Amino acid sequence: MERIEHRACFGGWQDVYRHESKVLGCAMNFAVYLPPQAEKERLPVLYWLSGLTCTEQNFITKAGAQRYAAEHGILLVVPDTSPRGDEVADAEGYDLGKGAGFYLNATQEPWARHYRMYDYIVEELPALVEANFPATAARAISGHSMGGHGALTIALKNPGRYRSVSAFSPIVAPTQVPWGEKAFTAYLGEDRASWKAWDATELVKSAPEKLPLLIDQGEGDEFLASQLRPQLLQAAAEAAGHPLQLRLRPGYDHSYYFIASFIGEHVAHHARALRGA
Ligand SMILES: N[C@@H](CCC(=O)N[C@@H](CSC=O)C(=O)NCC(=O)O)C(=O)O
Repeated sequence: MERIEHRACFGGWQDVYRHESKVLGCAMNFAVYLPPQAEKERLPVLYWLSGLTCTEQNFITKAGAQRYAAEHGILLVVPDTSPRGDEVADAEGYDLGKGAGFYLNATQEPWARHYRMYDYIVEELPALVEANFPATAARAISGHSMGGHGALTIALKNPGRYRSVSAFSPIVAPTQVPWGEKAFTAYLGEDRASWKAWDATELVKSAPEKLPLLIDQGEGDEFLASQLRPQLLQAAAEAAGHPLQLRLRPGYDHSYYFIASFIGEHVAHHARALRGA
């Protein structure tokens, strides 16, 4: 593992590392924010999953989350959104291939070898973080859009592994919207039954742990009606008795201006679960 960026930020350090991922079979970047408290103690970790077209850079340069992580004493870990490199399969368009890993394990060619972002986020990255940084095993997870889908599905599929979960503008029902249908057809194949294991609206129907879901959604979001449709998850959660707080925010769009406006509330939400503070 090699540190490739190191910047002072709110009394701590915003770093970026590069490592060889065994799971993904390629070199990957990930960002770590170390708040000032990390000099003296091990801290809980909030994992952030970004959306389509993003790398580890979007969140750390646009969301302004470091200020709140420093306030609450939480590490931020921000992976890239897909495997990378010349050996890795790609496709035309921003919504499939590199930058669009969808946080699942692909079963179809030419994707299956490298597109294993689920195993990377759930197993390999936390093991690396907890072995090499002042991190405890107390974990929370959040994300935006495709990354919101990732955060919700990963938390729902792994009872006991995360203390809290939240999302901004998530794709809540990828099996029912164009972004998800395109990606799942490519990565998982034509059998729609196999898609359900990667869909939050399906998973919430039988989730063994009722971890509360916190979602912020802008009402001015250009993808709201076509790709996001949070009411599908809301209806399924209500039917299943699964706690969900869906906060509709008038005027906000799909951008990082929206995330920056409310990330402080999400970090505080996770801090309460992680630190009781
Ligand atoms: N029209 C855009 C579409 C890509 C886009 O909006 N990406 C979002 C996430 S969308 C769902 O996962 C994003 O976070 N972009 C990066 C940013 O810094 O805003 C395009 O063609 O790029």
